Amino acid sequence: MKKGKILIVDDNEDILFTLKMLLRPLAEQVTTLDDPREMLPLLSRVRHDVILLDMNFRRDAVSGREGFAWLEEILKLDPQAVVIFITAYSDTEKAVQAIKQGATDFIPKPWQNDKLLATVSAALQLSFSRHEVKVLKEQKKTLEQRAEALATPAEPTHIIGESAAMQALLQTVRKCSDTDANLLLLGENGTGKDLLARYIYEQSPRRTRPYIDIDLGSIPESLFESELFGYEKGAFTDARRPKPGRMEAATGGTLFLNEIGNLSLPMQAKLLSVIEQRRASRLGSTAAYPVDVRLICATNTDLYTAIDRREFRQDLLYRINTIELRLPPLRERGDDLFLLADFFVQRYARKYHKEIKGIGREARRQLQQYRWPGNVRELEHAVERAVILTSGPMLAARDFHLQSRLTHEPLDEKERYNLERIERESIDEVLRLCNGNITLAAEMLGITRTSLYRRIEKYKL
Ligand SMILES: Nc1ncnc2c1ncn2[C@@H]1O[C@H](COP(=O)(O)OP(=O)(O)OP(=O)(O)O)[C@@H](O)[C@H]1O
Repeated sequence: MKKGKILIVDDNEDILFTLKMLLRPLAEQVTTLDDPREMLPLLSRVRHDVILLDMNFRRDAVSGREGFAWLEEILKLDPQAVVIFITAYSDTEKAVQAIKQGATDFIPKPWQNDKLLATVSAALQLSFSRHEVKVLKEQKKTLEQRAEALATPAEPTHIIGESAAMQALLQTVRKCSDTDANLLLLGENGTGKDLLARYIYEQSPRRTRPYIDIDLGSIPESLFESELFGYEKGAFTDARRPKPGRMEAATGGTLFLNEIGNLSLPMQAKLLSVIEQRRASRLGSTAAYPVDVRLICATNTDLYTAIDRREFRQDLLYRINTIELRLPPLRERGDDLFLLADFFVQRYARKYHKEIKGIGREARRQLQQYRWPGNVRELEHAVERAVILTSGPMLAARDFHLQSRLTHEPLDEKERYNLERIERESIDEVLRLCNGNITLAAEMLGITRTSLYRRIEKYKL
């Protein structure tokens, strides 16, 4: 049976000692206090599953008033608290009043051991299920927030990729789609690791359970632990209320840890032990919750080099990389570049209410020439910008502003001194500087407007 944390508050040391011994079999931890004033500071730091509270503290006090006042304070702190009253002056009236005020049960002194154990055991069960409901509610809230953040009802993830490299990758994905194997996605920035993780989740048997992601590259290292594992109230100064971590929120589902290479060594050790023991605990709590998640991790760093440099644990790598999937950079995907570009043109033409037929020939040539260090994300942004800037039905080369980026790339000798290239780039640059004003541009280039028009036509600018 699951054990819990029990707190006993009574001014009689003998009672504290006897109860502590008696309740040991039910408890993960029994704490005793003979002064009720110490109770609230303790409870605000550590959650207890059941609190046994004396009703009268001052000698000869029989009204129970003190006990009721403390009960009120406890419930103010945690409305879900499970409190059992202990009193030597048992009478039905007080029992009823105590329950009405929010106590869970009532133990008369002297007690019968078996009855006391049964009462505390039932109280523990109640506490566990209240806590579980609370966690589920928080989990639901996290999921609702995610759904809201996504704004539109989630459409199935679509991965564009007809190239041999992408088809090989998707074939491996299909092979492991029925499994729970931990996956490691490798690839440069913007190659679609995030998208692939979601796609794999949608194909997996866990698709009806939560999908929770966490980008370890965008949250400060000091917050990793609390984000991942959650915390109890009072675990640190700002922890005013308990919060489940993403690991807990992902129970039964899939957890996507992006930029796993950013995890500090102490956090790597913690993650490793959670994966091995399949249990985790919130900060400020010793109670562990079971971990049932499918892990998908991603990184754009070379973890093997990080292992050599002792920056990444090899044992953790072997736990997370049951299957490694490598996303090829965009420059190795051949004509996928155009499939993706056309897809983004449609998406952004719709978004910005523009009638755009497609991408012009020279623009296509430049898109193909460029190396796309930022991969699909860079292409998407370039297309979005072009859709916004263009004034015609076809996206032209100058709408993409690729010339200046292309010139920053090393060119071979032949290309570097090619007059046509230099002319095309100069015209493109000047047109941009003059915001497309032909008269001004012609003046700057030292040619007539007619010659400029001819060259614009020639270079499909
Ligand atoms: N094959 C693809 N088909 C359609 N869209 C794609 C594809 N690959 C990437 N994208 C789009 O490109 C953008 C960048 O992809 P994503 O965020 O998944 O890359 P990433 O590898 O996770 O990047 P980072 O390394 O920066 O985390 C997203 O908008 C994504 O939808």
